[in-house]
Amino acid sequence: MRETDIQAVAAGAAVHLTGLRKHYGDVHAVDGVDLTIAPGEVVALLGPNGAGKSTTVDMILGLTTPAAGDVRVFGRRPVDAVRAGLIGAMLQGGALMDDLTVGETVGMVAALHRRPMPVAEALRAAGIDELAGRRANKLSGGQKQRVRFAVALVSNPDLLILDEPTAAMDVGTRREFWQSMYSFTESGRTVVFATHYLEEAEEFADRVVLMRRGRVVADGSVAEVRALAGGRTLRAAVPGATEAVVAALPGVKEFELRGDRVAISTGDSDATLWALKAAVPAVHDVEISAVGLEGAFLSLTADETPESAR
Ligand SMILES: Nc1ncnc2c1ncn2[C@@H]1O[C@H](COP(=O)(O)OP(=O)(O)OP(=O)(O)O)[C@@H](O)[C@H]1O
Repeated sequence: MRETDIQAVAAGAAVHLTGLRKHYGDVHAVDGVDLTIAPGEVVALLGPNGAGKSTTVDMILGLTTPAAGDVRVFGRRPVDAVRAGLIGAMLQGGALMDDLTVGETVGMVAALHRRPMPVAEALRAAGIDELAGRRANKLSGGQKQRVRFAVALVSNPDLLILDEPTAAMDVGTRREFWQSMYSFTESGRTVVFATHYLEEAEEFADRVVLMRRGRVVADGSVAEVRALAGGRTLRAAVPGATEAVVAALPGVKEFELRGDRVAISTGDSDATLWALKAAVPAVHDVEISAVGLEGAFLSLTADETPESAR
């Protein structure tokens, strides 16, 4: 794409990635990602370990240079977008200075920006106003994460990028964190977060981008991604059925036969069921369920390498 074309397409987008690639030796960390995120979208980047989420995030932030392709953030190159204060980021294990208090840390970052939000407001939004006087080396892992969140917020960015933001948080803190996030997105700002937690994507994202081995394997609303994984799981007691009988049924994608019980992942549960009834007349105890996001995740990201088995 020509430079002028890229600018035209990217101008209206919060994030615009075209043909993005990055490799480390033989590892194709990001292997041809095209992605356009509109202003105001809350997007979850989901994928197993090593899928390329962090590398993608790093390229959006200008921390890593792509081997090929292009990144635009609000029509600008990442470095310009960062300079203009358009991006706030919360990265995995970002360093905090032990000798500074929480208030000083957030205040220092605020001073670097042209239109920061008041420090007290950032602390409040991150749920750590009572920790303002505490030094970073006296904080728990989850509290440190919230300080990083306040640091990301205080620049008052239009785009917030979060790499596994709730990794060190307990369930209660996680909930509070997402409540703060809600208030942030209500003002129409864009959020991109990488996560392993399917329930977070399900609950908080408008859109799920599922990555595997450096590529986008699904992109849509939670419902759309679920549907992509193809439908339903059929469980039943099937006395006398053999693997060959089950494998020959219509619609079957995968199945597991253990003793008399079978679990079948099917793209057409009606066809599978009627054929099963004909092939195994003694079939009983039938249960059909929709694939959850977890099922979709597993089926869309499954591959032969153990690395993806998390
Ligand atoms: N600096 C680096 N040097 C060498 N290989 C790297 C480097 N950074 C990432 N990789 C490799 O690139 C691939 C993608 O890694 P990345 O961290 O982007 O994945 P991820 O989806 O964020 O994984 P996780 O969920 O574990 O954080 C992995 O195979 C990883 O080992």
